[in-house]
Amino acid sequence: MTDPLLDVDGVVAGYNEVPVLKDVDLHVDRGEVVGLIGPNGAGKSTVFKTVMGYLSPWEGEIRYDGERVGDVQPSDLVKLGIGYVPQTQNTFPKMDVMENLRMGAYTVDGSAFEERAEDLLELFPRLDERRHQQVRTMSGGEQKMVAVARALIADPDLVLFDEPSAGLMPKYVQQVFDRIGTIREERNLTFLIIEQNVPVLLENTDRTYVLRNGEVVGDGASERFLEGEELGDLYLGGSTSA
Ligand SMILES: Nc1ncnc2c1ncn2[C@@H]1O[C@H](COP(=O)(O)OP(=O)(O)OP(=O)(O)O)[C@@H](O)[C@H]1O
Repeated sequence: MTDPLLDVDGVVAGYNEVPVLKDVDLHVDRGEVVGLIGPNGAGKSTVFKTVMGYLSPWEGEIRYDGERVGDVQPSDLVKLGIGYVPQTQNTFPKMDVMENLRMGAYTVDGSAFEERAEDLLELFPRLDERRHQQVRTMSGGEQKMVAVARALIADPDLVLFDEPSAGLMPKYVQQVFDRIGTIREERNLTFLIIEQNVPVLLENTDRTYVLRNGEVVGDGASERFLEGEELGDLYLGGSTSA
């Protein structure tokens, strides 16, 4: 059996001595698109911040591609192949599209940048047409694409995406997930996605973890959660695993 691409093993972490993640176990295999859901304040974004090295695990281990990365700096994790699309402040709004891509490409040398950017913009035709538009003047959906493209320019294998639907009109949410699907197929990328829009998440992921109060209380094929009352029970207090 091969190692998971990302393995979060018994992680305890938090802020200012207050534990938020109490014992988090989750893994993502190469090529999977995995969801992370749970009530507000469950600790979902904290999982991402811990994986990305903004917080250090107090206990437990995080392994990326078999290597322990619990104390690796965020910029070095980008070099190792992890891309991160935070929920907010994920673009430089006063800069144009190309400048945003350059900011995301600090691990890429100058000559490779041009080629990488051209290649990437083929995936995002709307950005391609707006290369020199200031990001703050773009639509919410276009801005979200800039944030994704900025993470992809460093050529990650794994992308942590915190709430694709945040701030987007519902009609654009499926478009963002469609784009994730295309990127996954064309680039063989692996995704871990936090999302409040649970039905859309379940329709667009292979597996899902449910986090409540800093612990994984359920996981399984996303399809399985689409019907029945299991999810409601998990949000409210139950616990299952498949
Ligand atoms: N920088 C911080 N300092 C102190 N506490 C924090 C900080 N960031 C988050 N928290 C606390 O950690 C807990 C988990 O927050 P987190 O943002 O990880 O939850 P979440 O599941 O992503 O929530 P939401 O769905 O509302 O975005 C919350 O109680 C929150 O108040």
